[in-house]
Formats: sequence, C-alpha cells, structure tokens
Amino acid sequence: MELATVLWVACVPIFLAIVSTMMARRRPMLSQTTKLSPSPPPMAAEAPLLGILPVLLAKGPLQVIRDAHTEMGSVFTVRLLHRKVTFLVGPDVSSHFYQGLDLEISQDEVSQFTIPTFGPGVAFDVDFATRPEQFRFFGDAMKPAKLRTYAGLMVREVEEYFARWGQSGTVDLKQELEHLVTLVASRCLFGEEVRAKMLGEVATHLRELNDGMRLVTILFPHLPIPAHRRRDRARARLGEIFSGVVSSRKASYPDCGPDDMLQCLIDSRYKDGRATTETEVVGMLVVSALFAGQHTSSSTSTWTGARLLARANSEHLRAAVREQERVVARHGDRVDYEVLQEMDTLHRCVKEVLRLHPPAMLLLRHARRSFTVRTREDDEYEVPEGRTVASPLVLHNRLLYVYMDPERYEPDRFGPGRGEDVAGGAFSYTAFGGGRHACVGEAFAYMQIKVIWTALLNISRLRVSVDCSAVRSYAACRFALGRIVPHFGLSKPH
Ligand code: HEM
Repeated sequence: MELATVLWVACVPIFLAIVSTMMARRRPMLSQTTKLSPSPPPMAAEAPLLGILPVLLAKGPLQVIRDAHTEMGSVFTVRLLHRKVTFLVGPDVSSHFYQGLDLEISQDEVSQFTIPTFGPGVAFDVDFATRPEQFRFFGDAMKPAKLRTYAGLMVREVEEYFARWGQSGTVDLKQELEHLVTLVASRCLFGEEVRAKMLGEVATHLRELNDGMRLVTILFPHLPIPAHRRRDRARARLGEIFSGVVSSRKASYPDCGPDDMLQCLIDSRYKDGRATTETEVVGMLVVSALFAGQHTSSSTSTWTGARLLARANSEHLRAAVREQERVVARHGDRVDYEVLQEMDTLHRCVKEVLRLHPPAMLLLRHARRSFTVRTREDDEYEVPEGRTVASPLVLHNRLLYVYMDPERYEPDRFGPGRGEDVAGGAFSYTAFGGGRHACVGEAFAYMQIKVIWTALLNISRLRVSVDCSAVRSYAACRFALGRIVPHFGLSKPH
C-alpha cells in the first residue's frame, strides 16, 4: 500500500509467489564485475512458481523469506512472470527507497491497480502534484487538535461496544475487533449521517473492496472475476452513499459543520485555493476508511491481544495493567487524548506488535532512474532504471544487527535506555513506512488501538483467561488471519 500499501493485504500472495521463486534458486549468481563499476543486484535462478508451495506451507512464509535473505544477502533480485523485483533489506540499503524523489523512485507504476478500489480523482488516479496535497489533507485531519476530538468519539464508541459484552462469556476476538475498528473509524471519519443510518451496508462494502485485492488484481486489475465484480459494485454503491452524505452535509452546514474528518476534507483547499470536489472527497473517504477501518488497525488490535495474552508475555500484560491502574489513580475514569499520551507502556506494546506483525508486509516502488546501494558488507550494487523495488517490512523490522533477540516480543526494547529503533538509525523501524511517504495516520491508529486496549485491560482486571493454544497457532500462522482466532473468556471477579 504506497497508498498502494493497500498492497499489504494484496501483497501477501504476490509476496509468496516472489519468494517461491527465490527459494528455488541454488547459489546467487554474483556478477564478476569489479567494485569500480557497481554490478546489478544478484539474481535468483528461475523456478516453477508452484514448486516451492509445499515447503512454503510447511515452513511458514516468514521463515522461507528469512532463509532467502540469509542465503542471498540484503540486496537481491527475483523474477515474477515478466517483472524483475529487487529486494532491499535493512536500513543501510533503504534510504533511497524511502527518501528518494517521486521523479526518481515512484509509487505510481506499481500502484495503478488500486485505482478501481480507491476510485476516481484520488490517490494514484491523480498526478504527482495533486496527490501530496490530498495526503496533506489527511495529515491536517490528523493534527493533535483534531485527534483530541476523535479521542472523545472513540472512547464513546468503545465504551458502548464493550458494555454490550456483559460480564462473562467467550468472544471471537478477531471478529469483534474488526467490527469495533470499523465502528470507531466510521464515527470519526464519516460522522453521524453514515453511522446512524447505513453503517452495516458501508461496512459490508468496505470489506468487499478489501477482498477485491488479489494477486491477480496487481497484474490484471480489471479481469472479470467475481471478486472484482463485487469490488466494482461495492465501490459504485459507496460512491452513491458518500456522495449523498457529502451533499447533504454541505446543504445542512454551509458555514461550519461537525468536527469530523468528513468536514475536514470538505473544508480542505489546494494551494491554488481550489476547493475539493465531491468526487475527491468521496475518494478520500474511501481511502481513509480502508486505512483506518479495515485491515491495518484491526489486525494490529487483534495481534496486541494475541501477544499480550500469551502466557509467555504475562509480565508485559502485568506492566500494561499496572500502568492502567496508575492512570486510573491519577485521572479516575477520564480517558482522553492527554491521558492516552501518558500510556507509554501500552504504546510500546502496540509498537512491538507492529514491528513483529506489520500489516504492510511489503512496500513497492518503481525505479524511474537507476540508483546505487551499498550494503553493510561494503558491496555496491546498481539498481537499474525500470526495476520494481521492494522493501519487505516483514524482514526489515527483525534484523539481528538492529534488534536484540528480534523474534522475541519485547516492548521494553523501545523504552528508556534502550531505544533500539533509534540506536539502529534512520529506517530501522518501518511499520509506518518512513521518509517521503511515511504514514499520515500513525497517531490516529495508535489512538484507536490504545482506546480499545485501555477498555479491554480495564475489563481484564476483572479476570481474563485465554485459550493459549489458539493464540499460539494464530501467532504461527500470519497468513491465515481470516481463519484462526483466539478466544477470550471474561468472567466476574472473585
Ligand atoms: C496500524 C495502522 C497503520 C499502518 C501499519 C500503516 C502503515 C502505512 C505504511 C507502511 C505506509 C507507507 C506506504 C509506502 O511507503 O508505500 C502508509 C502510508 C499512508 N498511510 Fe498508513 N498505516 C496505518 C494507518 C493509517 C490510517 C489510520 C490512515 C488515515 C486515515 C493512514 C493513511 C495513510 C496515507 C494517506 C498514506 C500515504 C502517505 C504518502 O504516500 O505520502 N494510515 N501507512
């Protein structure tokens, strides 16, 4: 997902396909050229795509990718059908990927397939000059003054939701949090109009949009398959719903509307003074709803539970609960923007989840000009013009030379006196991207997840028990997000 980081979900299959090609190689075919003229990145040998699938399923994709990296080093190229993809792993070789000018290394060529999902007039359907302005509108809608308002809306939504849980029972955490994240995002983004009347329908169509991102979508975004047809119908219907909302909002509040993201987007102005059009506002609502209300925040919320409630991490759960107790002692039941900012322990617990389970597992760019990278081992490679370039976050955030015991869930690694991500230098932690296209919704996402877990940790003080075997298999099965779920059992205090 560039914005294409929506790729995240979509990129799972493409990533698997790429990696399967990689793993079939035997030895890296390093170029014989001298260091004077940088050679192209080593190229993986070709292999039938399905050949590796059994190994992939047996070992798990992360291990397979890690093996490929161990074998080939931090810069390597693989072929996917007609396309060569160069992988850059680690901060040393990633600065151009994240910092380079759009004219030199761009998201456009690798993100066109998102246009049917996001719709016209937004993201990769607009030019280089317009897009950053539109992303600035998101940024403006995420400034602290706005976040203060959203915090109140989020807390209300979350409290109402958990009040419906009752005192005891078992819940499907993944399903519950998916639903809750959509409710929270909707309340902050769309306002009462959507929430009150058609939330169920909007949530269904957003899911259909998300599901319409397949491997085949990246190569053939308009192929007439059922998932694409559902996507197109969903996008058309969302367009109608949101257009209605935008026009009625404009009619009802000609001067000053409610304090939500919809109003921010309506009020936004381009540098030349032009107002946003209805089509653009609708497109931006779809983009923000997909970012804020779907996979990224809901998978992170669920992973936070899976990690914190695993027996091996009970000390971190205790630390997070103790922090809640301190916060309650200081502020009573008040949970707002300022109070949430004080929850450093919970923040680090979520940040560590994102390091280990980044929803955006792979970011892509297109090299419009060739560029050179130098590895930690002092090898230099020239990535040629025209090449697709990938930053696999799924590896990048687990490097042994940046993170101590990187496979361990260890939120304190970001704490005072350690700061491993800072010590590792720029682009050591990239769950939210970095540099020129860093995520503009990071603060919103943290707030959303912290509001949810603040409520759950406080319920948890009643007593939470978790089926750890379910959590373990969930944790082991990153790619089966849709199928394996941990279950909570909430029971009354003794
Ligand atoms: C846990 C939640 C989230 C994660 C892990 C996440 C991750 C990312 C990443 C990795 C990128 C960089 C993409 C690239 O370089 O190609 C990105 C960009 C972006 N994100 Fe997020 N994101 C999250 C939530 C949000 C939310 C809530 C919003 C807004 C409502 C948002 C809006 C954006 C936008 C507009 C960009 C594009 C920025 C640009 O290209 O200049 N994200 N996000």
